[in-house]
Amino acid sequence: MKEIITAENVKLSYGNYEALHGINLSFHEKELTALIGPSGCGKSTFLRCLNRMNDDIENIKITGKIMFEGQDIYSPKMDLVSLRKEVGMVFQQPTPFPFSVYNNVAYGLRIAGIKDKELIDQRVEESLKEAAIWEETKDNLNRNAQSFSGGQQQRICIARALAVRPKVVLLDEPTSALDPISSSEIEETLMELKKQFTFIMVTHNLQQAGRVADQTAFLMNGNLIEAGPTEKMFIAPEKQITSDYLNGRFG
Ligand SMILES: Nc1ncnc2c1ncn2[C@@H]1O[C@H](COP(=O)(O)OP(=O)(O)OP(=O)(O)O)[C@@H](O)[C@H]1O
Repeated sequence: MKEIITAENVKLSYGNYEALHGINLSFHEKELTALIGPSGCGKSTFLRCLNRMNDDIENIKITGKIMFEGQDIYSPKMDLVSLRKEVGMVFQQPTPFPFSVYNNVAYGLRIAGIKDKELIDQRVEESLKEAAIWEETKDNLNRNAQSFSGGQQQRICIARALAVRPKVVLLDEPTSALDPISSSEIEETLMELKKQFTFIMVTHNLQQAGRVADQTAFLMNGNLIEAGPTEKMFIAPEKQITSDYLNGRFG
């Protein structure tokens, strides 16, 4: 399986506090990787390094290398707009903009300079279909996206992320604010979408990681403890501490 993103010895400090102590981890194309671990272990910090979402935080220091398709994303030559087009992101709280469903999904396309109305129409429809929210929105494309239910809003956000045809989508606990039915709908959608896109997802929900992730990476106290095929890790983890975490011996 081809590696699409590789992190090499990634360390990150917030001021004097080192939150990541040297992470080495690769992500494979068209797989879903789950990042798991106790609260505060650095999952979101690490996820946000992968498309430089941490850049604007004051007093942050990042060392090591993150290669995306062979390019060092922290190189001064890297164009952030194009990086974030290729490596998109969906957050924990559904965050549609306060305008119509159509304009939400078209947003990134317009930023990318696409003006062709027909192409935008087509991409909006395709993306809403891929995110399994077309049926519920097709007659309401002008309705304010924020007036939909939480689960629907999250799927609109997924459609918005997919519209620019990213290669990788980062998901930061995308279902933790949703009810169980909406969560399982999003899981099903991700299972379908990973045939086309690469996903990296932070989740607190170990069952969810077990259901949807091809690869799972377990972090603790800013270190990567182990990573590998999900099934193997859940059945026969290499380290005792991973087994203790997966068995709920600590949280
Ligand atoms: N902007 C920030 N400034 C200073 N410290 C931060 C900042 N963001 C996170 N941290 C600290 O870095 C560590 C890792 O936080 P992070 O949010 O990455 O963990 P996490 O594993 O995603 O946690 P959770 O599962 O609770 O969301 C924590 O100790 C946190 O307090």
